[in-house]
Amino acid sequence: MLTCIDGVIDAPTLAAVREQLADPARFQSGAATAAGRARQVKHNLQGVDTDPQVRGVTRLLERTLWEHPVFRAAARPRQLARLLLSRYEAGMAYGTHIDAPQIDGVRTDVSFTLFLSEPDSYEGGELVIESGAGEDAIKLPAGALVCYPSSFLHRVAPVTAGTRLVAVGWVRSEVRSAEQRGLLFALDSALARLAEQPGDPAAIAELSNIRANLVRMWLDA
Ligand SMILES: O=C(O)CCC(=O)C(=O)O
Ligand SMILES: [Fe+2]
Repeated sequence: MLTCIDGVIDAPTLAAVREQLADPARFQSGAATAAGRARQVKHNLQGVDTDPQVRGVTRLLERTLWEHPVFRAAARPRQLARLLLSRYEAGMAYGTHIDAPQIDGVRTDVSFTLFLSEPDSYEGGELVIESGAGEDAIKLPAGALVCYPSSFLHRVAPVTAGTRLVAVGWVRSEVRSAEQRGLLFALDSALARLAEQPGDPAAIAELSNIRANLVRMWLDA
C-alpha cells in the first residue's frame, strides 16, 4: 500500500531547508551509499553527511517525521534506519531497484520519499513504484511524503530539467507486515473520524479495544 501525506513540512521550514542546501558543494555522488545492483543504476547526488548544514537539515527532518502523527500511524516506526538528502539534476535518474533489506543493521520495512522541491520547478523525476497492481508514478507537492513497503521495486524517472531535491529514508516498523500496517492505518483513520462527531461511545470503545488487541497481536517489538 502506498500512502501519501500532505504538508509534513510547512512552507517556511521548506524555504529554510532549500536555502541551507542550495550550494551544490554540499552534495556528492550517490553511489557512495548504494549496494549491489542498485549501485549500477543510481545516478544522483546526496548530501555529504559530514557537512554541518546537511546534518542540521537531516536532524530537523528526522525529528519532524518522528513526531508527525499521520506518518507515525502509517509507518508505525520503531527505528529510523537512515535519512538521506538526494539531489537530481538534469540527466540524473535512479533505475529500477530494490532497497537493501538492512541499512546500518536496521531492517527496512517502509521506504519513504519526502519531496522538498516544488513539482513545477523540475521536469520528470517521478518516483515510479511497482506494486502488485501495476505502476504508480508519484510526484508530490513540496512538503508532502509518500511511504511504501520496502519490498516494492521502484525507480526515479530521469529528471529532464531543473533540480529535484528530496529526503529519502527507511523505517523499521513495529508492525512488520504491510497488510497489517494498512489495516491498522485504516482503523486509526476511521476511529479519528468517529471521534470528531457525536456517536455511540460504547461502539467507539469497542472499536478502540479491537485496535489495541490487533496491535498487541501484531507487534514486532
Ligand atoms: O528519490 C526517490 O524518490 C527515491 C530514491 C530511492 O529509491 C533510493 O534512494 O533508494
Ligand atoms: Fe530506493
